[in-house]
Amino acid sequence: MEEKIYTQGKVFRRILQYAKVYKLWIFLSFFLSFLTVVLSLTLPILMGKGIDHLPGKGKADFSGLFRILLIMLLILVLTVFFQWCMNQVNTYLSYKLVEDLRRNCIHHMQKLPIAYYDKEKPGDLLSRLTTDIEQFSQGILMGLNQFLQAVLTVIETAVFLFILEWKIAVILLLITPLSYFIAKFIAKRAYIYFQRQSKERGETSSFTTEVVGNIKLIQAFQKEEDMEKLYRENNEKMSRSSMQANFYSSLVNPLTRFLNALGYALVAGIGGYLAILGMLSVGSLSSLLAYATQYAKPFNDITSVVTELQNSLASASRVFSFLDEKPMDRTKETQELRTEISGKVALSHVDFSYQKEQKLITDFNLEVEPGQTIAIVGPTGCGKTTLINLLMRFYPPNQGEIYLDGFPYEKIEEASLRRAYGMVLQETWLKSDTVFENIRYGKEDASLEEVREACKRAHCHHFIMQLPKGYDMVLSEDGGNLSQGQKQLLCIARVMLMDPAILILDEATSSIDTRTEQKVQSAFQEMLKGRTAFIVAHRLSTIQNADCILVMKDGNIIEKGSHNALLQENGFYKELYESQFQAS
Ligand SMILES: Nc1ncnc2c1ncn2[C@@H]1O[C@H](COP(=O)(O)OP(=O)(O)OP(=O)(O)O)[C@@H](O)[C@H]1O
Repeated sequence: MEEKIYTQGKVFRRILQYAKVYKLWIFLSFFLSFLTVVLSLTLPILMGKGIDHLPGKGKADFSGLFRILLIMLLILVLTVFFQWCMNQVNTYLSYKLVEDLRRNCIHHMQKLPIAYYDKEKPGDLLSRLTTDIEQFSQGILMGLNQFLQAVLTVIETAVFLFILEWKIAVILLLITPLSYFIAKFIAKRAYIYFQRQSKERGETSSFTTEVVGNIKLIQAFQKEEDMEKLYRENNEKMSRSSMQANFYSSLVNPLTRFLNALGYALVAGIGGYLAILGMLSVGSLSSLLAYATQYAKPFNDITSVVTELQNSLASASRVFSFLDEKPMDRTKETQELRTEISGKVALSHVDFSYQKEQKLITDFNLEVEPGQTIAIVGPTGCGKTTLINLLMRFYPPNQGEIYLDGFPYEKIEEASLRRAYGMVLQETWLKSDTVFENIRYGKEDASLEEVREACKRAHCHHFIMQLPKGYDMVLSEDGGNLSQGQKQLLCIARVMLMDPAILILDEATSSIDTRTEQKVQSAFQEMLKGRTAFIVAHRLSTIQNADCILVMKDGNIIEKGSHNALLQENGFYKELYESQFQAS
């Protein structure tokens, strides 16, 4: 995917947009943070006052000192309590923000055209939707818990310092811009590397997903070493970016620490000199020194969380880049198909290609009457699956129109359209759930009885009953614990239960043994009655009863008619048929 590059400012503004709905919670977080800081900042003043109650031997005012200690204890307890409340609020806020972001991502996934997934690497997408969002979540929590409090501490300490001794406050404040500019300069550089690191993490994840998915292929072709070498290269690239990012960001902390130590030394030197001159009490000097530490500490905190924050902004930028992918155009007004669908399908002057420069289907015309069985045959790569993709509206045609019961596809609500079709493909779709739930995927309110009935008609009831938990057996992802033939039978049962107006069968019976195939074929014949069906088949023996056979070549229909009529035509179909006949 073309990675959009966002600046930190832009990412931050996007996060604020998400946060808008939680205004009250943010205000509460600010308020609690403010309160915690103010309370903890009164402690140095009280400490100074306490010291001034002990001016020298025999002059101590113990009752005054005790009162101050009690107040300090109370303030300490309150500070801890408010801090706990603030942490709770911040955790809630960060969870809510991430929850919203995840929901938006999943929703957006459904709106993207299938063409987007053709060019996108699944592992990279996975990394955006899991690791990047997680990284973002950690950043938000740190930002609210530490960053915000650190900034408020700096501001409030500066105010307290001014009230206490403005001349010293000015000295300390003069150092602040220096710390700020150094941190900003370095952070900007580090952000570029953090972005690179997130991108490379996505690539590594994508590579890992591919390896896991193709482990048998890798072993069969003894590509283990090549794969490990590639993985090492990917990994090294990612480590390099991480190290570069951390090299820059880790410079910030020592530099600001140095500047803050300088500030502290100046306050101690000048404050000590003023105390010797009698212009400052010892208590005030100790308060000032405590504030100088207090003032410097948040800078160290800020710079140590900056790494995490930048990493989090870089991750958020990848998530936003995904969310900015253009969704399918759904602005056209569509309507639900309320009446029963008869199954009349027509394609009129349809042009389609996956890539602009590579023409595939051109000026395709077809009219299918309700209940007709249309077989689609042709050499590999001629566009049979593409035609099915167009019928299912997985891709919109570049030109021309497809009609269902006389309504142009563009005007039909997507869910209505998809409900009209039932598909059984060579590639089976099963989710990690029970057999029962997998079968009633297309009809969620179906009872166990209905499911069993469909399975009996699809000839899979018998083998399901032999599974360890029967209909309650949980399938692993994509039915990994079943044979290919069994998986296909389950998919057939699912479509039988759904009872759609139009069937799409793509090499549906290719992985089933001959005996089962005969049974399934008869069940299909039963199901085909009164239903429109498109059958993509390589074995011409299975489609001889079709009402019409479309012979495709290079994206076009070159011959069309019944099996006998096509044989008589003596054309490409006959050639195909004879070559298969001879081969068998
Ligand atoms: N998602 C895609 N992106 C780009 N090109 C594609 C895509 N899917 C298929 N193609 C190309 O479109 C052409 C038609 O492919 P299609 O899958 O429709 O052929 P087919 O007739 O179903 O082949 P087979 O019998 O081998 O399944 C092929 O040249 C293929 O490379």
